Amino acid sequence: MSEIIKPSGKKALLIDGKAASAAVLARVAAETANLAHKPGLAVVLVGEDPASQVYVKSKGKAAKECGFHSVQHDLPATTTQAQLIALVESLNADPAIHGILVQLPLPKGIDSSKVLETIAPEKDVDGFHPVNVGLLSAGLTERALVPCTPAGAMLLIQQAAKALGRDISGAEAVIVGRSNIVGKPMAQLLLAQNATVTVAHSRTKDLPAVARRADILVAAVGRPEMIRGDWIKPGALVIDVGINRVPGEGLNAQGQPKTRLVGDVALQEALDVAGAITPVPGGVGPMTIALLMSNTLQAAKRAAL
Ligand SMILES: NC(=O)C1=CN([C@@H]2O[C@H](COP(=O)(O)OP(=O)(O)OC[C@H]3O[C@@H](n4cnc5c(N)ncnc54)[C@H](OP(=O)(O)O)[C@@H]3O)[C@@H](O)[C@H]2O)C=CC1
Ligand SMILES: Nc1nc(=O)c2c([nH]1)NC[C@@H]1CN(c3ccc(C(=O)N[C@@H](CCC(=O)O)C(=O)O)cc3)C=[N+]21
Repeated sequence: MSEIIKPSGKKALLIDGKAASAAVLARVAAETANLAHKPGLAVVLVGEDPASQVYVKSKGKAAKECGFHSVQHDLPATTTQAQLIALVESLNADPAIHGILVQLPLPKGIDSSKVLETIAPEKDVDGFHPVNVGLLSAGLTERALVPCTPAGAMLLIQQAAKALGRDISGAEAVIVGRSNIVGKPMAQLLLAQNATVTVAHSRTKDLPAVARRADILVAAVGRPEMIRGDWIKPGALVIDVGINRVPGEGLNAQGQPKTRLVGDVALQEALDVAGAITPVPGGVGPMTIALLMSNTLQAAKRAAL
């Protein structure tokens, strides 16, 4: 699997999330071709957030490439919580659908935890339902559906550790961010691999010093390039989950100022210090999509048992 680890021209190696995700998608497509019934994925998008529209489109495209039955429900921003819950209940009852994803964030006025708790746990391919959260924290991962972003990040950590000849077991792992969708499940996955895990957040004292302890540093904050080169232990494995759109240079075809994507880590500085790092774009983002397909396949296989 070391073909996903590439030189950067600087000290650190680059971890190629696009190549790693292509390998996951190829495996999912090959397994799907041997199934009697196609896995079915339903993606629900409420409102017109442009970033959400981009992600939902790439999810639909990946589902088709895997040979899935793929449906998308686009609802107006004025949709009520009761209407959204009714749609989720109809998808729960639909035997052609094995995975349900309700794109976040939801419009104001809709309680997302109420909606997520309506999804049947065995169809919850995001892994956000309390049943799946509980199974993961109890270490019962063979029965859980694990959230796609941390699961994808964990695969990159395992492949990079192997390529670098490092053990995850006993390593110091620091996760910056404690959200339910990234930081907390990432901590559970690293703990399950016997890392010594620290979860840092906005109240953490002397964050640079805490980060510098990490053999494995995971950034999931949502603050562009907050983590600087001198926060990184020399040789560390750095996983940048952040996706931040910032002003770029020049104007686009519509005459609007261009934007570009950056992570939570200052990549150019980190490349002089880290042992290996995931870039943004092209790191964890593509893995999220691939693991969504992998979770949907898993849900479909369990439904067929
Ligand atoms: N690649 C992918 O597929 C995905 C990428 N993302 C990206 O990952 C990033 C994090 O997402 P998400 O977890 O949903 O974000 P949240 O906003 O839910 O959580 C952010 C976390 O960062 C902490 N934090 C905020 N500011 C600081 C600070 N100055 N110092 C230390 N900690 C801080 C917060 O602490 P506190 O709890 O104390 O407020 C919180 O725990 C975002 O950039 C998002 O776009 C998210 C999902 C998927
Ligand atoms: N229910 C739900 N589940 C999610 O998993 C979920 C969600 N809601 N809401 C939003 C976040 C964010 N997210 C990303 C997925 C792919 C990329 C991705 O493919 N990024 C590309 C770049 C894409 C671009 O150019 O914009 C990359 O990093 O290379 C990023 C972010 C999933 N999320």
